[in-house]
Amino acid sequence: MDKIIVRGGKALAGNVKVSGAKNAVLPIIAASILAEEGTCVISDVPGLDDVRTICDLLKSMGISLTYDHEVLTIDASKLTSVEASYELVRKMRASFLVMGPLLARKGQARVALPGGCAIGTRPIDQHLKGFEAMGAKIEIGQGFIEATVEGRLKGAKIYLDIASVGATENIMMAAALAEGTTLIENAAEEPEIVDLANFLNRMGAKIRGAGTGSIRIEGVEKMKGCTHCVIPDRIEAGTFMVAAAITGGDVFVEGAICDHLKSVTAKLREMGVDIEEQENGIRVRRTGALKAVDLKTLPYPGFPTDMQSQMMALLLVSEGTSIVTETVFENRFMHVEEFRRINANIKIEGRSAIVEGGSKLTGSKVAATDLRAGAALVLAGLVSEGETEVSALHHIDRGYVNFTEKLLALGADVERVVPEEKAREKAVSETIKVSFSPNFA
Ligand SMILES: CC(=O)N[C@H]1[C@@H](OP(=O)(O)OP(=O)(O)OC[C@H]2O[C@@H](n3ccc(=O)[nH]c3=O)[C@H](O)[C@@H]2O)O[C@H](CO)[C@@H](O)[C@@H]1O
Ligand SMILES: C=C(OP(=O)(O)O)C(=O)O
Repeated sequence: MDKIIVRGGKALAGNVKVSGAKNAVLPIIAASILAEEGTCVISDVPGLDDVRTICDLLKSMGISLTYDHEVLTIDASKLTSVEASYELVRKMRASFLVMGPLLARKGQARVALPGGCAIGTRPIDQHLKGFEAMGAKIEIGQGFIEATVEGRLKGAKIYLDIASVGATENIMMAAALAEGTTLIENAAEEPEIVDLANFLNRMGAKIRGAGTGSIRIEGVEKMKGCTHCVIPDRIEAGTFMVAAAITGGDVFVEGAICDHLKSVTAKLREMGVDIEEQENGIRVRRTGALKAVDLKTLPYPGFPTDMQSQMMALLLVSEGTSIVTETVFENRFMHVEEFRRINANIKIEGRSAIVEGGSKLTGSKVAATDLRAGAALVLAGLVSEGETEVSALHHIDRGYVNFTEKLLALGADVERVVPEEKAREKAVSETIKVSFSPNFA
């Protein structure tokens, strides 16, 4: 098993470039299923495990894909299957995002039940409610969800009980090819939804209002390929902003979009971190002590749940007591147990964690419990005494491109230890990071 070993004590300095956003590119790749003709050429596609998984899924449906230097080319004209297997959906919940496009284009879809995961039960009732409102029949059995519709889906008014990111995306993709107009109310407003809507509009869809709570989609009869560049990953950017702050460093996070990171920037400033917003990125510096702050995760534009564990790492080295409240997922404090292994003083009370700052963190063996928790443990390791050894790196590889290399370039004392056998395999297929085709093998 791979491990990341971090030796604390180095202040990070320099420039780090943010990769394309995982949470934007996954729905965009799913949306390419809607193109009956032409190819989709998508650039700034991060070479992440999750990207490989969704590409494998599309390939299993007869779609052809090539990936070269972060450009993904997809030809979905020959779509031969409408099934998403358990093996691939189990690896990554976002696989469920193929249901809307398949249903809209083929009138049927059969997708394995995504099930729960470490951060919560994560139901999909809002996705299904949207499809049903558009005329689909849903059946659940033998571990699969099967959706069918006679003819085309019909536009509908859909009020989401929860402003779900995935449900907004799935319904928006389905509605793009439906007959008539769909209105999604209480829609999620995340920047990734705007990026997906821009991509769909380039394919010929007619979507207005993405980025607000009310999205209007006028269905079209046909969609085609297009070119698109994925937005920078605001969570990866936020993670490096915390890396600068926690180590008392000075880092320019290149490509970070200030507008997407307002809630993170505001909290860091409240803690005493110096943030300079520039046109092509954000400079983060910290010289003085950090102040404790309270924070609550909320749907965008509130504080992102995907930054909660990284901020908790930062609060561990602040002065005073902070209260972190998680309102988006019901079980996203798994990292607390791991933080305790490095001497963190955190108490959980219901949906809040009481974080006592100022304990001396001491390196230990810890395991990533989800991808952000993995990153947060590495961040804590940057300021822990001695060596922190982080395992279960498959979580980190889902969502961070070259995480260790990027930290190393900023001066961190960090290394990824790969078992000998795997190192040999890696040497043979060294091109994997820039060019793999068609199944990223
Ligand atoms: C691939 C991707 O983009 N993942 C992001 C997406 O996940 P995802 O799209 O799964 O998150 P949602 O916004 O759907 O989930 C938010 C909350 O709504 C609940 N819910 C959701 C759908 C539904 O039908 N019923 C229901 O009850 C979930 O259990 C959760 O408690 O948004 C999350 C919230 O910002 C992020 O943490 C994830 O990184
Ligand atoms: C929870 C996350 O992703 P996913 O929804 O893909 O599990 C995340 O990116 O932090």
